[in-house]
Amino acid sequence: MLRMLRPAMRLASVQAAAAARIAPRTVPAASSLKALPAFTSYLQRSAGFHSHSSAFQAVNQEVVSEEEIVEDTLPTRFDEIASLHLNTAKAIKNVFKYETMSKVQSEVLSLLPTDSDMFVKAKTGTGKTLAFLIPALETVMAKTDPKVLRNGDMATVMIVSPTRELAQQIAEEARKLASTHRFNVHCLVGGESKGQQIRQLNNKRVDIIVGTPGRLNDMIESVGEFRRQLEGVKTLILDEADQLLDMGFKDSIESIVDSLPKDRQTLFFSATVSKQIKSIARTSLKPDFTFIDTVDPNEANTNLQVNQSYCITPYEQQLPLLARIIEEHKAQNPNGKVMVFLPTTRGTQLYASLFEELTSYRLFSLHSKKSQEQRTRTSDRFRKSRGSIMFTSDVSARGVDYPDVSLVIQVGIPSSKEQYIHRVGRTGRAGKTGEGVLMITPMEKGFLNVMNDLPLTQNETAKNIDEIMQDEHLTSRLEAAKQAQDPEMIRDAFTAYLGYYTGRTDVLTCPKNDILESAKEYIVNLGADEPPHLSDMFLTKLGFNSRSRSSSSSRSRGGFSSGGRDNYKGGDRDRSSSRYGGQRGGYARSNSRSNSFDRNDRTGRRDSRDFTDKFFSKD
Ligand SMILES: Nc1ncnc2c1ncn2[C@@H]1O[C@H](COP(=O)(O)OP(=O)(O)OP(=O)(O)O)[C@@H](O)[C@H]1O
Repeated sequence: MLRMLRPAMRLASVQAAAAARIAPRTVPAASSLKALPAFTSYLQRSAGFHSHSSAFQAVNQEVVSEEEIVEDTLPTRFDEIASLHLNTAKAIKNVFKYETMSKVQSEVLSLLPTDSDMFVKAKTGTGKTLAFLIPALETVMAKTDPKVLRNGDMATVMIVSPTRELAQQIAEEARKLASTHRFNVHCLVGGESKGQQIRQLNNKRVDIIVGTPGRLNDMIESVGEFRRQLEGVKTLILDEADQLLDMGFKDSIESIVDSLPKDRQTLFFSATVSKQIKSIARTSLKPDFTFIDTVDPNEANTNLQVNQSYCITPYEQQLPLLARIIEEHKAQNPNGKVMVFLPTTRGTQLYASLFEELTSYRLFSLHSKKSQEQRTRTSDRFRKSRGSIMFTSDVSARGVDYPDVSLVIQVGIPSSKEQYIHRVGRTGRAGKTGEGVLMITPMEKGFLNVMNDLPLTQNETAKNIDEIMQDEHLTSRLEAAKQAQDPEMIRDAFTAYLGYYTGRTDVLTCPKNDILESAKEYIVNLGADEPPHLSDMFLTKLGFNSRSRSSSSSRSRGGFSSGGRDNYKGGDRDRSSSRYGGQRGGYARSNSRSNSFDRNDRTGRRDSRDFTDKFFSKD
């Protein structure tokens, strides 16, 4: 039903909608954006951030359908949400200093006051955190006994996050928003002293709990007082709901849900929606939940202001190309940060170590082999730094908000298309521009089949690969960097590589023994004199049959060295990686299913009854 609209708002929205319609759908180079105000406004809108000035910049008047008007006449300013609690409004204005809302924020907050359950899908970096924190606090203020609020000895909000980094980041945002209410936020994540967390729960106010599933469950099972505190929870939020399930937290989530009062509001937030999440939503959300999808079904699930490209090169060319891409980007964006994602922890360590030798830029590396203290410190330093580079595994793939990341490079195929989307979402946040590059080898090109609805073009720098390979300054520095690497680290990266890629045969269209060949090329081009020895038992464990082995060893460069070691322990994907283990085989299929879900649904909010069938359709 069409909302009552003030005439000025209606005109602005018609103009804004017109701007969106006349704008081209391809992304121009960042440098040309300044010259195109209407286009820039379109990009900001596509990124999910409203811009008042942009809405009025567009002059083309067009007849816009009622449906478009409804979407565009949602409130755009926080002060239009009349029901907001005074303290919440104060925090937004004075602490965050925000005036306008992002698209997902206006979609969600325009429903206030409400305590209904919601499933919200919005692109990465579009302000989902505040979009769930604000309604949660509003529900708490409306539904909690004032005496309980005064005493502060019962938790009222529980937020579950897949990774420690994200939990800490959400806790920071929650502290800012709750500061005017004088509520306290506890962040319960693994890797930190449980005893200290319990002491703080006993000694300080308890209002908002943010945590990772493992530590939350541990506390629920072992701390009776914590179980009592949870009896006050009014709102449960699952952030990055998709990833929580991808990481195998289904059982943990179910037991967290069981320990909370039945009479509560539940909010699911995610940038992607998989089949698994639909199934858990069915059991955890009330049947009349509200579904909000802010992603236009005709639009890619990545931010349009991020220029995305791919390159397919053999390993011999990949490292020089990576160095050149970073170099060229840094020349144009000296203060922009670069994030380089690798599929395995060992690979992350090796690439970071190589680039330590190669560049003078400030370098960071982040992966699960670091202690929690080191991870937090690295994460903080990278956040505050300027113009630095981070080599990282998927611990940084989702939800983490590092300001000013201008380039995201993914070396090797990610664990899924969803993971690609989340990784590339570390740039182009809050409506800013950014660049994403996917670097793969011929063995991996089958992955592009599942990416064909994303706007990837061929990488421009890669077109100069012959010239890059002739760059003696670059290649000699690279050789020196390779020589400086610890042979054991290289061997570890090799076995991790095999563990990762043998689990990805669903998406690799090449014969399996190409993986073995490719692993050897990989390692030789990262500095190994020759590929490590692999025993028959080890190869059998990875599923290489004797025929493929003999053909691959006859083709191997220099053969296997003796005296090597098999240290494969099932790959070293970080826990945060998705679809590892039992689910790996289902990648391509489950992806295409979620695509069809994306395509079939219309953008915008709907009452769940209208589309529950489609949402939960058995596909
Ligand atoms: N209304 C707003 N105005 C300006 N900036 C905002 C607003 N809301 C959020 N931001 C900023 O936008 C950035 C992205 O926000 P946030 O991390 O909540 O996005 P997200 O959608 O949760 O991203 P992801 O999917 O990666 O988790 C943050 O730096 C945040 O501070």
